[in-house]
Amino acid sequence: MTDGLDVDGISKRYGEVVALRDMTFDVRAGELYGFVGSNGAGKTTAMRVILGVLAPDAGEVRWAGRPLTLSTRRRIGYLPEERGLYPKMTVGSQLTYLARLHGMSAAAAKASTDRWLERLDVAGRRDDEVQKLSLGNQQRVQLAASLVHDPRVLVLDEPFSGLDPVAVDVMSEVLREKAAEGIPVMFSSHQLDLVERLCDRVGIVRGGRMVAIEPVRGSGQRRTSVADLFRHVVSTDGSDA
Ligand SMILES: Nc1ncnc2c1ncn2[C@@H]1O[C@H](COP(=O)(O)OP(=O)(O)OP(=O)(O)O)[C@@H](O)[C@H]1O
Repeated sequence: MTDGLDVDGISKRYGEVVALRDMTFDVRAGELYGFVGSNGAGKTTAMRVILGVLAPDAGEVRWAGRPLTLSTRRRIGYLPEERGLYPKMTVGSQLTYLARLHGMSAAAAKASTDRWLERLDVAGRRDDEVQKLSLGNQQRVQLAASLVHDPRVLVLDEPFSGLDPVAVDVMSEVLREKAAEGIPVMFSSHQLDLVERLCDRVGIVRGGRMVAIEPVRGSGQRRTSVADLFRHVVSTDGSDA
């Protein structure tokens, strides 16, 4: 059993740059949430705050109603924008290592590594150094790395970038399955057609603020596409442009 993620009034500055301004949204248990916005809108900063790799100047992130701690943060599966794999480590040992780091037993880490390598169709590269893989296959391994420890929350920064169409389909299926397990799943993307197809709700970020939160699929409440909504929201004049 798992629960939702609450991002409550987070603000963050980098010196003079205000990256997040009182941003509030929630990702419900079992929900697929699209996190979209122009370049520099604040998406990566918000995801880093959720992960705890950046401390907010104000605000709080809660999971299942409680502030995140070091130990609950280990339950998050995070795909960082800067893709943090060790280039000289082999694919298999890297994933097993990461799973162990998140508290899995040796046997469970090995089994989970096998499962995700198969699922993401990179099992044949298990004994290769990560740096020898194509960028798209490195991305598949990076996705496996965010999933290998059986996370209860998924926070993925542009998980679809660099994937070929087959990998996009596999990844879409994996995210749907994870949401169906009751996990809150949020991902950023500039591919609005994918957000439209996959997500239950979309949050649009502009100038560090959450400026629109709308249902996407099957709600019967929206007549406009995510792309039209995005264009409308980002082109609307605001004091923080
Ligand atoms: N380490 C940093 N030092 C200073 N400013 C930063 C730093 N990281 C981000 N910023 C600034 O904070 C703002 C938000 O950046 P962020 O990377 O969160 O945006 P984003 O929505 O993820 O963009 P993109 O879609 O291009 O990945 C931008 O103005 C950016 O220049």
